[in-house]
Amino acid sequence: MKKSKPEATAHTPMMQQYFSIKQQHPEQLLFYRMGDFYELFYDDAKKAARLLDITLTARGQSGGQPIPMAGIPYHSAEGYLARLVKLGESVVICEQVGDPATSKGPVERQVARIITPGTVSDEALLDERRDNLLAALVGAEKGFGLATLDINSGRFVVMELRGWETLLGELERLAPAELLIPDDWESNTPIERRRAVRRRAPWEFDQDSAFKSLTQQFGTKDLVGFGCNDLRLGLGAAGALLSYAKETQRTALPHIRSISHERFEDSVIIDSASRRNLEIDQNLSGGRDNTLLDVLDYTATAMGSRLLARWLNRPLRDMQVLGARQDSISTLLDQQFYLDLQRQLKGIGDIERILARVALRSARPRDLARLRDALAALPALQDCLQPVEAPHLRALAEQVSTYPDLAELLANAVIDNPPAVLRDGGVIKAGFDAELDELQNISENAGQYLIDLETRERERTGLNTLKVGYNRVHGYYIELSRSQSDQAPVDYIRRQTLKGAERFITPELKAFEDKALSARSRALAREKQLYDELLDRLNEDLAALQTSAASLAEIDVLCTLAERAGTLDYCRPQFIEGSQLHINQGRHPVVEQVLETPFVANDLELDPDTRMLIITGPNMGGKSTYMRQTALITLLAHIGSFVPAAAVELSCVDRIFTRIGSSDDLAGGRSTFMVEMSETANILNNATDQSLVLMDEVGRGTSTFDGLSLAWSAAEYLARARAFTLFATHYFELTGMADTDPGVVNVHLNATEHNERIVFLHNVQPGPASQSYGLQVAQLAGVPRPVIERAREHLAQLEQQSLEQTNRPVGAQHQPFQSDLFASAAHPLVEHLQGLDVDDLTPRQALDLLYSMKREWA
Ligand SMILES: Nc1ncnc2c1ncn2[C@@H]1O[C@H](COP(=O)(O)OP(=O)(O)OP(=O)(O)O)[C@@H](O)[C@H]1O
Repeated sequence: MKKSKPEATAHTPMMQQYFSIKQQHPEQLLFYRMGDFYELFYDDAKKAARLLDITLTARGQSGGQPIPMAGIPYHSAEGYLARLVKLGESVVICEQVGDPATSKGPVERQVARIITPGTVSDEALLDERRDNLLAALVGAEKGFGLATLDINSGRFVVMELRGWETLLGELERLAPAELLIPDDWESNTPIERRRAVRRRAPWEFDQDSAFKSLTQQFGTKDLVGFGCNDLRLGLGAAGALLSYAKETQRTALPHIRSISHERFEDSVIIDSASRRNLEIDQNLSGGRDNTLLDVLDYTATAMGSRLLARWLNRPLRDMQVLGARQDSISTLLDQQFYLDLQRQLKGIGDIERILARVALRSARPRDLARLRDALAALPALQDCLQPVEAPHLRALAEQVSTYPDLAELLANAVIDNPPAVLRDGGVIKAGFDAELDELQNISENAGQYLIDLETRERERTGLNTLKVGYNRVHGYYIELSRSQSDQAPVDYIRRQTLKGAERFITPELKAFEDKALSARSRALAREKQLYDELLDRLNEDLAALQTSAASLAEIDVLCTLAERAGTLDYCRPQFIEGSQLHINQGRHPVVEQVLETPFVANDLELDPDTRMLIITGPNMGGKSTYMRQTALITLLAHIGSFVPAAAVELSCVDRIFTRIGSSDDLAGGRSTFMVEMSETANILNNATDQSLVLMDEVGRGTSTFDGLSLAWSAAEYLARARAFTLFATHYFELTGMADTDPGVVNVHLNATEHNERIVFLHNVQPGPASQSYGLQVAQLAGVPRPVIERAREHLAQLEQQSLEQTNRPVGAQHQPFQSDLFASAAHPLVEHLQGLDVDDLTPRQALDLLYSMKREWA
């Protein structure tokens, strides 16, 4: 007879069971339930011990070897799970499903759920103000399909994109918690560096099976209604997502009822670097303080907060949508409707996520209590919406609806403050269900019954030592002292003999015991059943409830934007045709909040004739602030919000680009200058005549001549591309562009000197700056006096040399240092640059050319 494998037989039966489950989940951490603990073994144990800083020990031996083990108490598992999920890990929860008392061999165990970073739905594991997205990606450079699913709302989105840069920008925008890619994807792509990337079998991304599983999920014949029928890569990604969601949730996903196709060109595109620079929802240190979202987010509900973040991260180009939002904000603001509405919305809470848990059947008792309170608040909220006439708000109000039946059901069913979990019961209100009431009466009234019984039996027997009691092993009993035990009536059945007493049971007491002991477990079972029925009932109205939640979230955001507009004195921007950007008295929404002194508002005028501002002025003068405020005002206008200015007229933009600040990408192996140039290349490659471009001190990361040449050619290129460009620079030479190109205008931030100290006026004035004030600013920053003195000497020397070389008449004493590279028409580099037909060169080629020319002439 063939021998079975030694490994299989060598292990204990329990470890054999463990291995058979672990085999199905090689890449996830397996939490294996053992009584009151989850235990992890072997490599899982080592990994968990390292990640969670818990003790690594050994649990006996199996297969002749000690088993490395780490354990987590069942009751405190949530905190550990939260940490693992944050670290990008997935955890398989394997529970005991058999009864240990009756099991032969190890208790039967089953995987109850799989918790992964992109599919968690437990409230404790989620950040309430951030969407938690699962994403899937397929394709290659020429075309990618990208799908995202928010399991906590059912929001399912698909898109198709081209090029790595675009893809990475989208991934940065969406920040998925977990990303699925096909197993056969080439390695070493920028994707690999991300956290929680899961490789899945390539067939999971198959488009035909995706089509089938999606139509099955939505109960439709095709995907025409979702505008997705003709997508190919996108559908592959969506199909992979859906199957992963099903695999991890192990339950139906009734809240995923549709998919929407987001077109790249429908939104204002902001690449990842620009997004970071503008500090939309994350500051440069990764926090939320002093971001645009931080200033705006006065939402009453967490779902509103998340929606606002989504809006800010995907500004739109659809004028109808933006107009409807503006009208809504106007109405809410003008008549102060937002005040009452916000108060009512506070009572609504995060029903979006609660409903998702209802759909996933993981809703906790407190979820139902909060849903009950939310539904109870709807009629008063509808009253507040009644007088609001803006059509968009009316439509939202209709979708919010009210649910009197459900409100009443939950009010009758769930106690006021239910416990966190259903496990120990005590969730369903008395009076809701007669059977449950009776069962609860039995267990609760047991004490009184026993007292009554004792009195009755004493009277009947006349025995004064008679006592009724209970012990865990023998159950209920009637006890008589040894001296009286022989007088026990005939119906007393001996149960236990003690030293000084005898214990008896009677048929009546036995019957009571059976009833009382089973009553508690039956009450629990009954509660569980009633709870399930409540979930069933809520699921019947799930679609409508989800629509209501979405509308409430939007009303919340519109109220917030109205409140902010009123409190912070924002104006309604006017969208106009053509190519225009007129800002009257614009302010920086974040800087104005943090300044202790008043913010100096500034105007900005760009139109088809004036497309580029060269912005000069001292360090600290306010150049970056002026540029960023322009971008933020434009962005806010494109989410339909009011903006920090006295008046704004603008045309729709297609992209906002920024090249601001210096940061290196050491992890990505790119130096500061390399980062700067890649960002510049991206802008030059993609800016159109509808784009807004901010360039802040391009070229300063290299030698003066290289930097100046690059800045100059980049500015010229952008001027030709006719993008609206704000170009801040300390290269004074660039101000000369205004002399030759009528579309280029000089402005400067002004400052003045007072008692030898520089005073920044932060006022934007026409014309170039006349002074650079670099040394004064350095002095202000605390650079030691001797260094400043020495710098003055160097400066004087440099200015002298410069003058001697060019024989120029001596200018103002503080004339900034000017390189004369471009002043000399005879310089071969300049001639070459002027001869370039930039249209025939990609910017990357232009940069390469510059480098090669530089080498040649070095
Ligand atoms: N319009 C304004 N009103 C009031 N204060 C302002 C204004 N603009 C800028 N500031 C203040 O000046 C500081 C410096 O501004 P900013 O960084 O825009 O200067 P900058 O000209 O870009 O400087 P650098 O050339 O050194 O980068 C800001 O942090 C802010 O405190």
